[in-house]
Amino acid sequence: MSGLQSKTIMMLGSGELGKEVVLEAQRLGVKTIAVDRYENAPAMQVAHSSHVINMLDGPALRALIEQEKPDYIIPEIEAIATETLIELEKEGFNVVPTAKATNLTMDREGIRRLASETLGLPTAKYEFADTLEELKEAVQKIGTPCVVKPIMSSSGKGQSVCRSFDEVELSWNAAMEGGRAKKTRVIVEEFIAFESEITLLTVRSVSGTSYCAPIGHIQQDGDYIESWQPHNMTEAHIAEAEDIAKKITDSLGGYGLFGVELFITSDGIYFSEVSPRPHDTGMVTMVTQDLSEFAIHIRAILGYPIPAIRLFSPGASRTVKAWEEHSSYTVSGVEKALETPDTQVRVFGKPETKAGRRMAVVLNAADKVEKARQRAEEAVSAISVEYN
Ligand SMILES: Nc1ncnc2c1ncn2[C@@H]1O[C@H](COP(=O)(O)OP(=O)(O)OP(=O)(O)O)[C@@H](O)[C@H]1O
Ligand SMILES: NCC(=O)N[C@@H]1O[C@H](COP(=O)([O-])[O-])[C@@H](O)[C@H]1O
Ligand SMILES: [Mg+2]
Repeated sequence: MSGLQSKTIMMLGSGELGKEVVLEAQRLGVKTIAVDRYENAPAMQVAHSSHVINMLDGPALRALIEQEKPDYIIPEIEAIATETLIELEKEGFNVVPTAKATNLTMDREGIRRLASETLGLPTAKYEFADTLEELKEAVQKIGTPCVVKPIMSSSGKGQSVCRSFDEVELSWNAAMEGGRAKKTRVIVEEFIAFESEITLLTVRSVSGTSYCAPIGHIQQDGDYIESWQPHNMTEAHIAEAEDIAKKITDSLGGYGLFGVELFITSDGIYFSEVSPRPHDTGMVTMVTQDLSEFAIHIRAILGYPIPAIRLFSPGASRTVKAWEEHSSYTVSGVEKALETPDTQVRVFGKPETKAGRRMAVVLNAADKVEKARQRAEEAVSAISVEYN
């Protein structure tokens, strides 16, 4: 392709986050290949080429990577045959940020044991269980309320709060139905009654480690519905958060942007989890920063300098979700939403709706976070998903 550099990236996962990574890569002249488990995924609609494969199928993943020989393999979701990525990295392929990072964060056990047992970071108490009987024992140990999650899932799928011993079976069933890969193992976590929760976007690049201003967010059923930046924090809490983020990202290694999820409580900051890739709550950076989290990720991966990250304006994001399963739908009300000043909308273009699936995001920038949150709420209320 003319005008392009010789570099090629392959996105493993092509959702809304990957779509923005692809666009940022193309701005720097990089050739892009989008891969996912279904056709017409958001990033496929903007990439130079695309493939549909089961990314949990190691041999299929290897065959595709050997065929395309990308310079950078960029996992965008967790559910990938990461053992195959480890082998491919040994053979000389570049996995972003590292194959180890994608392997450890693929299931909650790997990253939780690394954070708590190896690095000594503060986390909620936890246990693992493979059967309903084991789950009952684990809930006895942790106490209620507690949070039960499939070890492999994201965006809150299969997650539930178990409020009493009577609810253990309900939580088990929810985890079995919601897990992404066909594994039955679950994690049980002590319920942390946090004051607030944040994502600290942390960048490892040729320029060293740097941090974006903290992003506050609200989750419903384990999935984010609202985020804002900057989140109001004391200097001491920011230092504590950056210290945790430095330790976990140094341990995972490589170049790229990470989303470090932290709970802020009256007795300090707890590590929750980390995405070795852009974070959904970080979509707000598309209106708040000079470089969005997606632009930063690509720059870091390519080995380009990131001498500074500027927060241009406070801002907020609100998600638009579907509540029914349909193959034909429209996101309506965009025109009305844009009447709210300083609003932007991103419609992802997912080919089908599902209950709880995120279809679009509304962004607002304002001189104060509170105003941005209020205006994002006003704008998002104009938007709805309509089924045709
Ligand atoms: N131990 C806990 N105590 C209290 N709340 C929790 C706990 N674990 C998770 N949550 C709540 O559920 C949300 C989702 O949990 P978590 O981040 O572990 O799930 P996830 O499915 O990996 O989400 P994502 O992929 O969107 O980051 C958290 O952001 C938090 O609001
Ligand atoms: N919390 C992780 C996250 O937000 N990931 C984003 O959601 C997509 C999957 O969406 P889908 O389930 O609607 O296909 C992923 O591809 C990624 O962009
Ligand atoms: Mg999370």
